[in-house]
Amino acid sequence: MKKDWPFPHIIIATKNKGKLKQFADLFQAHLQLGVKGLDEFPELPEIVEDQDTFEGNALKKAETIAEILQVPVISDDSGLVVPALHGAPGIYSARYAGEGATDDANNEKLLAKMREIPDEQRQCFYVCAMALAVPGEASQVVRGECHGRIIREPRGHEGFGYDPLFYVPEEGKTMAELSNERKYQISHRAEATRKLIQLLKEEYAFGGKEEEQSR
Ligand SMILES: O=P(O)(O)OP(=O)(O)OP(=O)(O)OC[C@H]1O[C@@H](n2cnc3c(O)ncnc32)[C@H](O)[C@@H]1O
Ligand SMILES: [Mg+2]
Repeated sequence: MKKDWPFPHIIIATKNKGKLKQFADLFQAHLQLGVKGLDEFPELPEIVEDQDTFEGNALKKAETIAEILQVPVISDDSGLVVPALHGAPGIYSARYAGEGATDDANNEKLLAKMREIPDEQRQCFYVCAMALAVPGEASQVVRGECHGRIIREPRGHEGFGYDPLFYVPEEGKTMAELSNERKYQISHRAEATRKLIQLLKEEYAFGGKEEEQSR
């Protein structure tokens, strides 16, 4: 028996409009559920991402906001992992070249660190940990990954972050050479979002078609 879902909205713990739009489309299509971004809650405190895993940071963000607002919250934490660099930049991906670093500065640092690393050891993957916190219930977290290789010079202008250096062998392109639509089908964030929607559908009865099927 599925649990009732008494909330009209779910909050996505991001101020990034691109991320919010992707979530809004998917949640509307699969669950008939509206989403709100953090822009609508300017009074919330800044939440420091100080945990030592992607999952820990995602859970901290979701749980802190759900506790304050008493509504369900989804948050994600993501980054790039390079095994040949012992997992760097990892949870420090956004600030690899220092606090407030630009994407270009982060990419330059990554290339410099990998200059001596031979082609066959340049594997990498993006991680997205996505957490769901519902007031009064145990939190849950899922993980999506997307695997590729770090090339030696940037290619392409789409996307953001490490995309110009992230080569996807199956596509024959870097992430920054893929359209946003294609990136969104194969990305770590897409995989995590699909898993989270699956989990929500299994546990809760939402409005519309979902509700009829579960009663
Ligand atoms: O936490 P919010 O406010 O959502 O925004 P953020 O900039 O911290 O964003 P993330 O935690 O999702 O990502 C951390 C860093 O990891 C890198 N990254 C994550 N996902 C990426 C992607 O899809 N393409 C390229 N780089 C990505 C990029 O350098 C990001 O700054
Ligand atoms: Mg982050």
